[in-house]
Amino acid sequence: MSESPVLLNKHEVESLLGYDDLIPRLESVMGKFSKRDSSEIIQPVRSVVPVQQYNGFLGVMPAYLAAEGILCTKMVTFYQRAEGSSLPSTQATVLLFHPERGTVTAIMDGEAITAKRTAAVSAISAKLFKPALSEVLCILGSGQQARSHYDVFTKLFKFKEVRVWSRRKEMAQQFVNDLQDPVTVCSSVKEAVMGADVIVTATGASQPILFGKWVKPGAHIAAVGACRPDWRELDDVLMREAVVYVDSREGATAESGDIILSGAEVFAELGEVINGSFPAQREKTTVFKSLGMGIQDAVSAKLVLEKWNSEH
Ligand SMILES: NC(=O)C1=CN([C@@H]2O[C@H](COP(=O)(O)OP(=O)(O)OC[C@H]3O[C@@H](n4cnc5c(N)ncnc54)[C@H](O)[C@@H]3O)[C@@H](O)[C@H]2O)C=CC1
Ligand SMILES: O=C(O)C1=NCCCC1
Repeated sequence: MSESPVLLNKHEVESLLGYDDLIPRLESVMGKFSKRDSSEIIQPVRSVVPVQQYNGFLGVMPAYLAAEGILCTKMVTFYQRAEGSSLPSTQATVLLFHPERGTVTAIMDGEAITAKRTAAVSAISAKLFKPALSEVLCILGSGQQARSHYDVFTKLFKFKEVRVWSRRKEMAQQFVNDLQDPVTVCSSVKEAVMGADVIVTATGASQPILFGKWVKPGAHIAAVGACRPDWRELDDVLMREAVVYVDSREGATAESGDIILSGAEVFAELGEVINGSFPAQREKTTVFKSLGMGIQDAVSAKLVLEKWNSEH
């Protein structure tokens, strides 16, 4: 009889998954992915089932990493919620399988994984693309991704000022109240982004909220929201003037409204820069368009299970 899978809830996953271990694994897997060696990594573009009636979708994100012995899938829902809803917009579960036997070895919460791995990948983009002198960080949005991005960006980099904007100012104020360090609450996107060196867009917007005319030349934008082909966070001017990097070319071409609708050219994948096959154009305005990938969930879940095993 096969063993029962390990079951891990959000709190357990959160405490087992640390950025110091996660970041190098993400760098390594993103680099490997960009080599497109199917004997190493198989990761189809996410399957998406729209649930239009309720403004949501279900995404299924499988991945197989042969050398690491990881077979994994995440199931994730994203629902555009009314402000202040008690339900999270992004909810997820991750399953790990024994690659040889096909047996499920672990079932774990995917909300913490999604929050941390997305922020960690954005931080990797910032490490490569942000201007050499980066003093001002601006975060647009005040939800789960905004918080994980705040945590890892302020852990890895030193900023003189951090600003936050949210659709409702009281949500931005609430975000700031939960933090130890001072953060400026801004009343408009324009006020928040003017002069910022690093901008994170982590909203549920489906129309552009960030306009190129406001962005300081040379700034780096980690664009995390707008993950449907007809959703936007960034305007055409910004998309066309910036050097655009993505996590996966296939994912970006299938899912990113900012890329598809602006007609912007993708310069390189993050993994291609990590591998040294494309340069990091730090001196230019750069956009990292993130859609999220199954391989990121897979290495995160494996790390969580390893930590759990080492403690039990
Ligand atoms: N790239 C990736 O790997 C991932 C991307 N996402 C995306 O990141 C975004 C944020 O996700 P969560 O933080 O989980 O959601 P959340 O619901 O916790 O936060 C969303 C934030 O966006 C704001 N917002 C919602 N609609 C807006 C609009 N029309 N205009 C301006 N602001 C608006 C809300 O006020 C809130 O501050 C979503 O678009 C989600 O799809 C989520 C997970 C992974
Ligand atoms: O990568 C993910 O996980 C997600 N990406 C886009 C929005 C839903 C979750």
